[in-house]
Amino acid sequence: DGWFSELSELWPGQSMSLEVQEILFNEKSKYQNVLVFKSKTYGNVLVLDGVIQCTERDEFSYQEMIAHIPLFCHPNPRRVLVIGGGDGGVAREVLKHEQVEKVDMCEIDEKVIEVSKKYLPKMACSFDNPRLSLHIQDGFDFMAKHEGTYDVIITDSSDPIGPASSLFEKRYYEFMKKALRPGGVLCSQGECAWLHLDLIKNMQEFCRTLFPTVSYAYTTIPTYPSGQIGFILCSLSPDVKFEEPFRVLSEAEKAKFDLRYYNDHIHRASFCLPEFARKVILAK
Ligand SMILES: NCCCN[C@H]1CC[C@H](NCCCN)CC1
Repeated sequence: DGWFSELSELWPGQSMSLEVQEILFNEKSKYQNVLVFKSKTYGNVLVLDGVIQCTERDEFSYQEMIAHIPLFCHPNPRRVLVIGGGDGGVAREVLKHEQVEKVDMCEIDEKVIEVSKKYLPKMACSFDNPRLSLHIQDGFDFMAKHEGTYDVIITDSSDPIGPASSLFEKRYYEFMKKALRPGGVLCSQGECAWLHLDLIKNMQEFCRTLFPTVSYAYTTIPTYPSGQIGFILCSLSPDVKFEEPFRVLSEAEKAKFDLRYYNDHIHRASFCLPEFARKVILAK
């Protein structure tokens, strides 16, 4: 067997490698190369255009944090939109919130959903949930037809190279702003301070021209470059304090959520940034 190494111009001079046990799928979709392999120690791994999207062993960190940070910051999230997220992990987490009446999910690449159902069953477990409505289409078009509809919008994207690059631009945030209801909250995959501090700074700056409350949090995750990934949080409400969860689960509720990463302590801690990042990202 061999090794898979994640090489990208987005993280020059470094590479994360995983030992491969078996290649399970490797084809070009309409948009990108889709690879799934069984790794020696991280379970099945989904790779798009050579970039690791998720592994069975550590996906819970990213999927729980990108979903529960915004959802626990909203008083009563009933309508949720997920842009991207074709592996199904984010939808799985969102649907744990019983007050969520409907999740719309816009994934542009049907092949990702297909391979996730087959090779990532613990992530793709919610596609038949009656509260989930799946749309194989571009998020911009979908949002243009759903103004003032969502309490929470989660953008579970790949990176600003290839099909997802437009999701890192101001125009996309203008579309999300229109699609939110009053008091709405959004959370987007926000890259890594060790690798993309300038991109994060630029995004925080244009978000501040659109939203009264903007913040940044991050989680630790072994298989993303530099071992962590961040989240950009915006709210239409000036009163939201993202770093303090608005709602905290009781012990009984916690049991039902079956969480392995998210809790209210890590929620608060995830907004604490090291000085090199804080002074750039949170500088007004
Ligand atoms: N549902 C999870 C898959 C999409 N999110 C991933 C976030 C990280 C990204 N590379 C990390 C880039 C370096 N910060 C790949 C997609």
